[in-house]
Amino acid sequence: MSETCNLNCGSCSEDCAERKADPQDFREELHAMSSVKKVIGIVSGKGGVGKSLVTSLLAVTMNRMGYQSAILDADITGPSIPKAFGLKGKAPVTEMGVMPVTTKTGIDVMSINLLLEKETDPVVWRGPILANTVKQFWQDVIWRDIDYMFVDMPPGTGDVPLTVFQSIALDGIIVVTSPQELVSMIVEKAVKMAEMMKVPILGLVENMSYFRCPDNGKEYQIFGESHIEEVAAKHHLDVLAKMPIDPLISEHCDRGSIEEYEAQWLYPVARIIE
Ligand SMILES: Nc1ncnc2c1ncn2[C@@H]1O[C@H](COP(=O)(O)OP(=O)(O)OP(=O)(O)O)[C@@H](O)[C@H]1O
Repeated sequence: MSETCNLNCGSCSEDCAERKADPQDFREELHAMSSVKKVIGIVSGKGGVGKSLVTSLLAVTMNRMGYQSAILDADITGPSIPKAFGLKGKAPVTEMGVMPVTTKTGIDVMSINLLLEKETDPVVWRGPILANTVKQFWQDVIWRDIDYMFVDMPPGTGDVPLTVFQSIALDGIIVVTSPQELVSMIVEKAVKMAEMMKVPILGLVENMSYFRCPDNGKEYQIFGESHIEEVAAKHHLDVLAKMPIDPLISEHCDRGSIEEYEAQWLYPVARIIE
C-alpha cells in the first residue's frame, strides 16, 4: 500500500495488493428511441420450473394494473413466451430498428421465435452468439415507453446467463424454484451471481408448490415438502409467492391465451416491484 493511500482505488494508479478490483461496467446502451423505466430479470436453476410462466404472468399482472409492460425473451434456446401469448407474426424490421410484437392486451414482446423463419427451427448456436442475440434484443429493439420490462433469463448460472446479466441493466431479479429441485444450492448460486453483478434479489417464487383438489379443497404437495421458507431465511430473502399446480395454466399456455389467466398470487409481487 502506498504511504499516501486514501483507500480510493479509483483515483490511484498503484497496482498494490490492497487494490480492490474495479467492477467493470459491461452494460449496453438501449436503442436511442427506447425508454424503459424498470427491468426485472427472472431466473431459475434449471429449465422447466416455470420461469417463462412467471415472467409472462408478471407482465400480464403489471399490464392489468395499468402499466405498459414488456417481455425480453432471453431464453434463446427454449423460447416459450410467444406460444403462451399466441403470437404468430414476425417482428417488423425497420430502418431504425426492430419493433417488438404486441400481444392482444398490449404487452410488447421480443423473442427469437418472432424472428426465425419457422418457429420449430432449433437454435443450435454457441454461447457467444446466444449472448449477442440477447444484447441485440436490448440494443436494437425499439422499446417505447415501457414501465416494466421482464427478462426471461436463460436457465442456469453458466456463461450465457452471466453475459446477459452483465449486458442488461437489471434493477432486480426474482428467482423461480420448484419444490423438487435442490433449492438450497440453486438459491445460493443465484445469490452469489446477483452479488457479483451487484443486482438485488427481490425474492423467491415457488412454482408448482401444491395442488388444491377441486373436490375437497385440500392442498397436496405433489412434488414433496417445500423447504423454500428455510432457504429464504438463510439468505435473508423473502418468499414472494407460492403458485399451485393448476391444469388451467398449462391449458392457457398451450392455447396461447395466458393473458386470460388470473394469477392472484402475483399481485403482492407486482406491488413489491412497483
Ligand atoms: N403452476 C403450474 N401449473 C401447471 N402447469 C405449469 C405450471 N407452471 C408451469 N407449467 C407448465 O410447465 C411448462 C414449463 O413451464 P415454463 O416454460 O414456464 O418453464 P421454464 O422454467 O421457463 O422452462 P424453460 O427454461 O425450459 O423454458 C409449461 O408448459 C407450463 O404450461
